[in-house]
Amino acid sequence: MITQKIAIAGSSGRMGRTLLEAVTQAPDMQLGAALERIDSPYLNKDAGELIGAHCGVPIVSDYAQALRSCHHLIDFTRPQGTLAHLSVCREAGVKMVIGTTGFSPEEKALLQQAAQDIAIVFAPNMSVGVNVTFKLLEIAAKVLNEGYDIEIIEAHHRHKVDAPSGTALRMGEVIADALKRDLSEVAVYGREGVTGERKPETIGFATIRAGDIVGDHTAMFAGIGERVEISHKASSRMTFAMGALRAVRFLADKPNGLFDMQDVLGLR
Ligand SMILES: NC(=O)C1=CN([C@@H]2O[C@H](COP(=O)(O)OP(=O)(O)OC[C@H]3O[C@@H](n4cnc5c(N)ncnc54)[C@H](OP(=O)(O)O)[C@@H]3O)[C@@H](O)[C@H]2O)C=CC1
Ligand SMILES: O=C(O)C1=N[C@H](C(=O)O)C[C@H](O)C1
Repeated sequence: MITQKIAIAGSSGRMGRTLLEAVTQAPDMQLGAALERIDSPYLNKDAGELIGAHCGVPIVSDYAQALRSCHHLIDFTRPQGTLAHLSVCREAGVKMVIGTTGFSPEEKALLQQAAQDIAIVFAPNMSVGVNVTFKLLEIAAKVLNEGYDIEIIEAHHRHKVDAPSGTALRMGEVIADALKRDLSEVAVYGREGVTGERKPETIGFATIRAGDIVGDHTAMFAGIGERVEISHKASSRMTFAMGALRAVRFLADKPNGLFDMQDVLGLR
């Protein structure tokens, strides 16, 4: 078995800690580096302290230095951070698994460019369940293509900084593509005041931020006399981390290219 050496960006974050647990428990992976920002209070501490188990890997902030000895960087941080790490990975020939959400279209184009040189899996949701849900939405949208109003509702914990979630936006894209609509033309992000009647072709988004909700997503197709709701609810971040590990294994023999979890799971 070839052991993949993994670096984790934002290792003290919610996903960073979950990834530390997942990587240190994986039989085919070794934690090569745990990274944080230069002003992090966790610098130079043993990364294991973040998950209650010594692991002998210190938390460091020099990405270029740390990545020299790693095969992959798993990055669940913020767009600004991920894009800075992308340049370092491209330079060092290190593959990336990117779970960060909230990128602009221009920023996403930078990932595409870097993928000419390195292999990248980039997905707004790494859980198997959500990726199967995307397929279900495609089927539903193709059949419920007239007379059904489409609304996407997502709920997340109080600390989430971007809205709608990356997953909700991807749900919208999947549905819009199936209906041959352009999401940027038909999306309605929240409603307030006298909005007028709903336009039939629109896809609405509603966002809830509350407590410790890990991640709930529902796509509603509401017609006259019936409605279909397709929902996914995550109750543990480990589901995302396990998906990220599957992405690492998928990238092992890929020299370059931009992939998502549909590729990893063979759902394309
Ligand atoms: N694709 C998927 O399956 C999933 C995606 N996500 C996405 O992952 C991202 C992280 O989520 P979560 O773990 O909850 O967030 P947290 O805020 O808990 O953690 C983010 C981590 O990234 C670090 N960070 C933030 N900005 C930068 C930067 N500019 N440069 C370097 N490091 C930075 C933070 O450091 P500091 O504390 O110093 O700011 C922190 O360690 C979000 O975009 C979220 O939407 C989340 C779950 C699943
Ligand atoms: O920030 C989170 O927590 C999550 N973010 C992702 C998103 O924006 O879709 C995925 C998951 O729902 C958790």
